[in-house]
Amino acid sequence: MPPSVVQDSFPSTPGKVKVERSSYFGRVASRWHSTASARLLVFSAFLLAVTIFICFRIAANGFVDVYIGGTAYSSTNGGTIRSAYRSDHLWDKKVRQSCTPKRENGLVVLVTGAAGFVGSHVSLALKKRGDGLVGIDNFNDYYEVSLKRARQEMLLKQGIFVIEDDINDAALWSHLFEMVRFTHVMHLAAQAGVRYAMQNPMSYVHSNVAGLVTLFEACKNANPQPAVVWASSSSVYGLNTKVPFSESDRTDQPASLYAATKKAGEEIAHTYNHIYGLSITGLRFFTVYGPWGRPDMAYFSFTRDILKGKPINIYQGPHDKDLARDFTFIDDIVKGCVGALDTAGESTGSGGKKKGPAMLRLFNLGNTSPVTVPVLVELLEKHLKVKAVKQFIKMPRNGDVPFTHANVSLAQAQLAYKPTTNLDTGLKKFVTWYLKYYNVQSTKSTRRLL
Ligand SMILES: O=C(O)[C@H]1O[C@H](OP(=O)(O)OP(=O)(O)OC[C@H]2O[C@@H](n3ccc(=O)[nH]c3=O)[C@H](O)[C@@H]2O)[C@H](O)[C@@H](O)[C@H]1O
Repeated sequence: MPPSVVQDSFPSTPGKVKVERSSYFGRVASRWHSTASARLLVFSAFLLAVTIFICFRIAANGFVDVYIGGTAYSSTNGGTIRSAYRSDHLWDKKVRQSCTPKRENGLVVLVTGAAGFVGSHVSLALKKRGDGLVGIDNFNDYYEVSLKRARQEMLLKQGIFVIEDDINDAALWSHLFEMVRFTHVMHLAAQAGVRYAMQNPMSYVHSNVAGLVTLFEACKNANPQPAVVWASSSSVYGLNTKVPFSESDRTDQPASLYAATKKAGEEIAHTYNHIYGLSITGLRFFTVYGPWGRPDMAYFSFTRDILKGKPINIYQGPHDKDLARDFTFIDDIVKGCVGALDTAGESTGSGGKKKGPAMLRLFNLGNTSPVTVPVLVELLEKHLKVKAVKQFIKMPRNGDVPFTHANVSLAQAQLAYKPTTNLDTGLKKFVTWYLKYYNVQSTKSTRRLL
């Protein structure tokens, strides 16, 4: 045995076994103690370093993210969010593959709300022309989740990966922006629906205000900063009576909380453009409809109820005046979105610092020809070949506006936007999709003919 081991294992003086034994245990105890102290010291130093790092990140960015077992946790100044996504080698690979453009100088786009109505259509259009993109969607149950999953499936078949997470997850953003150099963000995730704001007001604040700020924070911190195109709404015109609605008209009289949060988004966009040099384009969508649409919207829920033989409520304004909307077909909206991405100037900042003035734009994307709700119902009856059971009722005080009508000359001039689908043609396409998707048999026994 080497001397050191002998010395350490046995008492040095025979006959003093007890004393020596106690001294042996004393030495072991003292060594254990000093090892524990050293460990404690190292651990304390580690904790101190982590705390300093977290404080630094919160002070700098307003958020911090921590990874535990592949799952990220975002600590924002307003609370902690458990990331729904789990980053691992396979996940990172799917993101990178999905984001790789298939054409020269193709865009690299992050599409929020990708499993949504407009998001899924825009994603397919970008993929089709060879851009790289990855989607994100929280798959909430505001309307049937199975429809969102079906859209996700459709995107996956085209090689588009949709991350399942909430736009308030700052940890996801920082991870994604470190992984991929996004040229653009197409922000379509939102709490939609005008009347639902009466039931669940905080969901509008969560998605349309807090979520937007979380996203802008990530974009302004990114290096390079992407250009952002995002969905505002025709509802910002609120009680405006000047027709058609132009971008320069007043938008300070929102009639619903939904409209107010979209208007807030436009002001927040101004701030991030002004301070950080983010290039931002807001698109005011006018009642978008079409295949793969939103079941909460009137044209969709009317279709479902007409086919079931259930009565539909047709709202009317003061003096029994019909309500009207500038219904806009999804394919026209997609062209407007892609036009906005293609013409967006680059952001000028980097790493949270502005380097010069950046582009800030707002466009109406409408159809320019409003149609009343009773005419919408007539067209549905025609394409469904079923008579509706109509109940005309006074418009409830729930945030609705009497009419919308877009002036799109600005979008026409700058985005080459030109709507080409009238409501009749668009509804025909919607009905064809609806009957197929829900497997509605077009036989006399299942559909009452007019
Ligand atoms: O452009 C927008 O910014 C918004 O467009 C859409 O809102 P709206 O124009 O209100 O569409 P939608 O609900 O289909 O009601 C259509 C018409 O049917 C009437 N309507 C509605 C329901 C009903 O039961 N009866 C009825 O008459 C109703 O009074 C209205 O006149 C989006 O949902 C919204 O997310 C936002 O994007």
